[in-house]
Amino acid sequence: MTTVQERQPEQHAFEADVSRLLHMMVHSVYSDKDVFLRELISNAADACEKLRYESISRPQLSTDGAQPEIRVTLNDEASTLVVEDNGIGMSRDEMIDALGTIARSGTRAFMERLEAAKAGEKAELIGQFGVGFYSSFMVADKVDVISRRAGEEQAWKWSSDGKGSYEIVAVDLSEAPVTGTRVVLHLMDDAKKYTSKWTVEKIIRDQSGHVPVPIRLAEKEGAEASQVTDGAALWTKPKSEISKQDYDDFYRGVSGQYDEPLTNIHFRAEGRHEYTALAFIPGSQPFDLFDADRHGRMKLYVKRVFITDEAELLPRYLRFVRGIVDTSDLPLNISREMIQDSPILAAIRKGVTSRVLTALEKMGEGDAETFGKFWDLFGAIVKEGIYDDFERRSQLLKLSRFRSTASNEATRSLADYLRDMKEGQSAIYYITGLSLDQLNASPQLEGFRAKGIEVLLLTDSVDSFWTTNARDFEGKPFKSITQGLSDLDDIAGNDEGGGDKHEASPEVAAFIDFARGFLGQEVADVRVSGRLTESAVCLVASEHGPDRQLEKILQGAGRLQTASKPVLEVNAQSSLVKAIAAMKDQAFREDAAWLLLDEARILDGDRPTNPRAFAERQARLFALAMAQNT
Ligand SMILES: Nc1ncnc2c1ncn2[C@@H]1O[C@H](COP(=O)(O)OP(=O)(O)OP(=O)(O)O)[C@@H](O)[C@H]1O
Repeated sequence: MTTVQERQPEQHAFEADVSRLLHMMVHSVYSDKDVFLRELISNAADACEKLRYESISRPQLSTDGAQPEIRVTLNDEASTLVVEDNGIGMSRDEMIDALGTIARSGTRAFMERLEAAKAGEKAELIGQFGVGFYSSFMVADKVDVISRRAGEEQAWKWSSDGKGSYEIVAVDLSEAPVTGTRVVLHLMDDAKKYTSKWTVEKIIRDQSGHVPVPIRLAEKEGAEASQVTDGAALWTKPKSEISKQDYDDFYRGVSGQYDEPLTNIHFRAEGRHEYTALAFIPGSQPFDLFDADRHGRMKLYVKRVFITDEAELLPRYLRFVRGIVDTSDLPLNISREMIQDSPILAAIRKGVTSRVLTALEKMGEGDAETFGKFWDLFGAIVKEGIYDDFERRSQLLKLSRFRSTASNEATRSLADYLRDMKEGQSAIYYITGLSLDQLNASPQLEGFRAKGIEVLLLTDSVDSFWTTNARDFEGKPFKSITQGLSDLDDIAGNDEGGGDKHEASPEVAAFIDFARGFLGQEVADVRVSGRLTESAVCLVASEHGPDRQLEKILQGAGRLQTASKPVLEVNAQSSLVKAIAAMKDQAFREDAAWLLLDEARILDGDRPTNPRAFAERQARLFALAMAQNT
């Protein structure tokens, strides 16, 4: 029973982010406002599935055993549209939590993108990703949510005009659903079309046709509701009876993303374990894809009852895959804790992972264009698996595509690379860095370019990691071209020129010894380079030191205090180096050696460690040059 006091409406302000989101939505010129309905229906269906799950352990929650149902009721006169479900419902606190804050992990990232987007792009973003319950305010100037949480003796009403605050008040049980939630939209004048049965029925069929709870529609209050969709689980139907449109619609419903999936993987496993999986590779990146704590989103069903979307049915590096697994091998009352340790689920995980990877492999072989799109969207995530998943490492390497000196697009597979290796070449060469432009300008590439030896250009942060533990591919080791000695001389390349290219003249050798003598604080060694053809100098990591790019990433993340010293390599054939080596003046030679080191740092994307000293040395050399010219 409610007391008089509880019947006093309480005012609450929306969390600042909600106000921002609402403001952006109401003011965006988004023409396709129909999306609000799919969001409300999706919430209603989730609520029904939650009740179905909770009542397995607490049967008393399911009042009179009513079948889950979503009912949409129109009212032309009152200009309202009502979406009602008999699902789990919300308590007062749950309402405050769910309808006053932003709970969805991707929404913040989404908002940032939305704020940065131009007007036209905004509309597209909203259409693609949906913005949940708050999208109601695109069509309604007032929204009431009346809800009774299953098992509770009190019902609550939440109301808002979407302008900064909302109100909560206790209501009589007679005014609320028996259990579940009724969302009443008071439609704006220009949204009256959502009271037309024909319009709303079409939107439901188009957008929510595969929601796993039946949807009924009543033309007006009190009128008999007719069934629009039957809530049958698409995945239980034979593949031959499912059209691409059905699959795409189902994907949209299950994922809450509104792009077109690149492909689906639908199969039934029989034998030791019985389950059906229907998985989709999305056609766009979810906003929180790179969030450290983003989990997989595959939904686990047991005998068509939704159990959880936190069962981690796929490894982390496939966390972009959306869909469901439905099994009859687990008990319905499996607790979420038991799910973690279930050997049956471990077997299912393995099975689904294999099928997804095999489907991707087939796509890579048979449909290069779609695979290219896939790789651009999710390649950086898949490569996390090369580092994490020892068992499937070679399979993942085979799947991977790379940019390289042979192609500016990410189209080269390692098989392509091996096929085009030069005679005498025994390693797969790569270089890691921040951008293609930076890598393409790397002096370390020069010798490889001159010989026509392909080098993989790796620009994702994850590349610096997997290359540390994936030793080889089909017996050929991975080798960084910025580490250790160059073995270019052993490889037959396109330029079969002079053999003594890496021999230093006595003067140059003496200059290198001189530089080594006082650059020792900064570098591990100064030596003749086997990899430069044009630039005078470059930096490389020592043979057993960590990769330089990895070091930079770890330092940037505060996980490494001291960096190891690099090796300064000098191009003994460079005319600049020869000229410097010929100079006798000690002060000049010293300045020149320091400047060469700083130049190598700059070419590597770094800064001189002492910019002031750098500027002074440069000024001295300029002065010298000018004095000689006057
Ligand atoms: N009909 C409903 N019954 C019960 N709870 C609901 C209902 N509608 C909304 N909620 C609650 O409000 C929350 C916010 O809903 P919203 O649509 O904004 O995001 P979401 O549903 O959590 O996200 P997503 O759309 O990605 O699943 C839901 O998570 C749920 O807890």
